[in-house]
Amino acid sequence: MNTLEINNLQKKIDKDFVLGPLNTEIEPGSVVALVGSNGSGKSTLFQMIMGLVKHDEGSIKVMNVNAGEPEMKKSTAYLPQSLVVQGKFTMRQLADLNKLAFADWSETIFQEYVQKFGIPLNKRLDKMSGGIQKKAFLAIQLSRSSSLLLLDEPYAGLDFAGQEMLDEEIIKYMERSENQTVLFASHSGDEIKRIADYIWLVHQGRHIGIFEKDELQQNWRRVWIKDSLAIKNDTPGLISVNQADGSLITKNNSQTLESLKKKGIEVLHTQPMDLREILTELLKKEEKGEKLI
Ligand SMILES: Nc1ncnc2c1ncn2[C@@H]1O[C@H](COP(=O)(O)OP(=O)(O)OP(=O)(O)O)[C@@H](O)[C@H]1O
Repeated sequence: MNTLEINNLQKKIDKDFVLGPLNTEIEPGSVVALVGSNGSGKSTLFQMIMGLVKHDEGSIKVMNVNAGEPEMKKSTAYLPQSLVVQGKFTMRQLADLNKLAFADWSETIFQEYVQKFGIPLNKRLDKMSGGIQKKAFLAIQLSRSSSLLLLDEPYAGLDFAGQEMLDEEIIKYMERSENQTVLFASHSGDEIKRIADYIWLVHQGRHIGIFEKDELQQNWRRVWIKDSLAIKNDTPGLISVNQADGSLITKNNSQTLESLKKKGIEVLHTQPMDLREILTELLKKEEKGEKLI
């Protein structure tokens, strides 16, 4: 059974922006980074998964249960991007509310996080710094035994130590059982590189694809050639050619090199690409309307 299944999901946000159609299947045991430019609909998608925002068409299922249903909320923990809503509570009050709402609440785990993250229990959340607030809400979400953890830009605003802690906590969350899944929105190539298995790329509300991170890093290369004018558009794996510096970008290094060799085109040098560069190239392709998969 998939952890998350989204079929033909659509939501009209305003007259200029329709989110979707989005389709995806996320298997248990994966850490997936949701990546897309500002305003692509990532936060709205999280809210729709939680049933906080209604979708117009299609379906969202978490472990076969429809979005927003009580059973689904029990299995899913969610850290929103904006934390202001519950700001008037103290950490202790918010923890007590969660303790009442969720039978799987663990006070022992919660106390461990309070110590570890250094969160004051009796201070109002909206009086805490942004980073401490984020740690507080993370502590609340991690104190339950959910199977799906939705994190909307969890690293934003965390100091270096906090980022390292969050890496560790995501790894520990995944180790709780083989059915754990994390979906997190991010704009940082470094975080994605450190922690994600898959990258779910969206652009202006549209689904571009789900890519295996290691596969992208292994197969994408920048290649400098002696005669870049000889490169034909049908070269296998070719993404783009930069005539100015005589290089090309390929999404399938071995196929491209084999084809260049057959055609007698001399390769001067190849270089691995940074994940951020790869994702930027994928987005550029999408903007030009050129399909990649
Ligand atoms: N409360 C709201 N009312 C009206 N429109 C909204 C609301 N929240 C978001 N939108 C619109 O929905 C679209 C998607 O916004 P959303 O916040 O989901 O994108 P995002 O990918 O999370 O962006 P970012 O990376 O900047 O956080 C945008 O066009 C935004 O203007």
